[in-house]
Amino acid sequence: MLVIGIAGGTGCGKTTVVNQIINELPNEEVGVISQDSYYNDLSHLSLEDRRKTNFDHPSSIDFALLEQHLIALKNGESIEQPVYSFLECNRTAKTVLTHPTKVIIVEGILIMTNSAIRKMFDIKIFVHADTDERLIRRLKRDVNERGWNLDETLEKYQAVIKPMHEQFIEPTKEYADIIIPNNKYNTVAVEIVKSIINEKIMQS
Ligand SMILES: Nc1ncnc2c1ncn2[C@@H]1O[C@H](COP(=O)(O)OP(=O)(O)O)[C@@H](O)[C@H]1O
Ligand SMILES: Nc1ccn([C@@H]2O[C@H](COP(=O)(O)O)[C@@H](O)[C@H]2O)c(=O)n1
Repeated sequence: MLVIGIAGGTGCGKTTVVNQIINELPNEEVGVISQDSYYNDLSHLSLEDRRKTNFDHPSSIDFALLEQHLIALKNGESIEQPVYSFLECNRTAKTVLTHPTKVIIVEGILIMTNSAIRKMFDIKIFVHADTDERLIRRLKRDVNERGWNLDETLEKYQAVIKPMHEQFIEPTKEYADIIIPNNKYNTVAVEIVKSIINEKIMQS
């Protein structure tokens, strides 16, 4: 199994890059694991308190469960991947049965901050977009899709997202084997990653 980690700051385009990579590849050969699925279970908190959580700090992630699931997949076992709700700021009661595939892509802002998880990646990719570009994308998404208003998003950006990015996420760029510039759609980089994956699929 080839395990590819894709990190990068919020709004840099990780999900978009993953979708471009897996588009046209056979479903049964490539699986995707999102870090979002592994936010800690916060069922013991009210929605109001959950919305105050720092979701950009490594301690917000259940890395133990993510590691356990990646080990299981590598051992050829299926896993029940939790399903996250951004509106509820919590895991839902649902899970998605995820089968082992020849290639697994793990994506998320914090996935390279954890050394045990990092070691499981055969290829580490960091998607880069400039800070202003990411902020614009993030504002649009939080307001249109994730239940935050403009002021809340801007306050959160200054108080939490930006400092956490500088302290924890940007430094993980140094672990990357490949850095994808993504201020503009980068079809060349996507094609390169696709060809690496195709080679792996053909080999095994
Ligand atoms: N290269 C790009 N140019 C313009 N917009 C982009 C680009 N990549 C992604 N986007 C848009 O930016 C937003 C955030 O992208 P997404 O892939 O969800 O980022 P991430 O998963 O890193 O948070 C989405 O609305 C997406 O369509
Ligand atoms: N309930 C939540 C949980 C996380 N976030 C934000 O998501 C960002 C990471 O996801 P990307 O798709 O942007 O990589 C992270 O910056 C968290 O602040 C949230 O808004 N609500």
